[in-house]
Amino acid sequence: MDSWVDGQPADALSLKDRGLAYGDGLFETIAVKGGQPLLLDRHLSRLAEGCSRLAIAADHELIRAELLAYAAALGEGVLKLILTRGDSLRGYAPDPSAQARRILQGNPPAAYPAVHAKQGVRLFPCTTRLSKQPLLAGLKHLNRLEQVIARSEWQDTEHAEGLMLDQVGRVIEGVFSNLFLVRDGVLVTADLKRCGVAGVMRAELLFQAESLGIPTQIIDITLEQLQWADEVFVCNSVYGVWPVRAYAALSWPVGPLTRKLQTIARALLDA
Ligand SMILES: C=C(O[C@@H]1C=C(C(=O)O)C=C[C@H]1N)C(=O)O
Ligand SMILES: Cc1ncc(COP(=O)(O)O)c(C=O)c1O
Repeated sequence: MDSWVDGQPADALSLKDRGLAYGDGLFETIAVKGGQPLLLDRHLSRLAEGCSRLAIAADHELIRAELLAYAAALGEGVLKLILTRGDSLRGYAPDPSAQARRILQGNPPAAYPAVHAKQGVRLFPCTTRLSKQPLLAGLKHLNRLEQVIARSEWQDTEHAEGLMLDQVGRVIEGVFSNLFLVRDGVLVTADLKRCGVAGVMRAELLFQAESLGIPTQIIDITLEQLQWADEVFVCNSVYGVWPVRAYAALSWPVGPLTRKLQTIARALLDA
């Protein structure tokens, strides 16, 4: 399906675009089923927070309308919305009056082996560390070189995802996923106040767990806490939930809470 730029079919982009020049923008990767973008409100909420924190001017109702129209035309697959601060004037100085440029791309459904969800995955022990930047923490901004470098650390098919730590060795998230562990019935995920992407599926699973009366914690996670976890899984808004079976010399069974939340995620993504 053709890409759209500012609501019109296009196959070219301004060479002055700040997203290209400086990564000055945000993006959302949204599953589409039956012509409907899934978990749309959570995606748009994260995008709006990013625009607010980066002071990018955008018409959010227009973005919603264009997203719905594009998803209806795409029907099935993965929709990517890239929002940039438009053209650059000169250097880094942003133009506070510039209206965001909207780029919509349609991709086929992500073709992940079914075995990842069924049997679980091994995480590659990435040596690339996430840097501390509270001003950007949580946002799905366009500066993804840390993930690009981390993903280049492995080429084998044995590892479906990687695990990224921060500069002091805290467990943060996957390369394209968030991470949860379960210990004594408590669902735990990393505090992302310093780095990491606050995933839409992460937010939804925390909400669903709390709705089920399952205690949750958002805390700093050490490798020792990961080691002694009863269950570990990773998640994102495209594949849902993958149980984690191994990371370096550590290993875990697929646990009951992982399966419960995986079923919930699958239902949300099979809408
Ligand atoms: C990197 C992108 O998006 C991330 C990757 C996935 C995926 O590969 O399943 C899904 C959502 C995002 N975490 C992208 O290029 O869209
Ligand atoms: C670095 C990173 N962390 C986490 C996630 C999971 O985010 P979401 O659940 O919104 O797909 C993604 C996917 O966009 C990501 O790229």
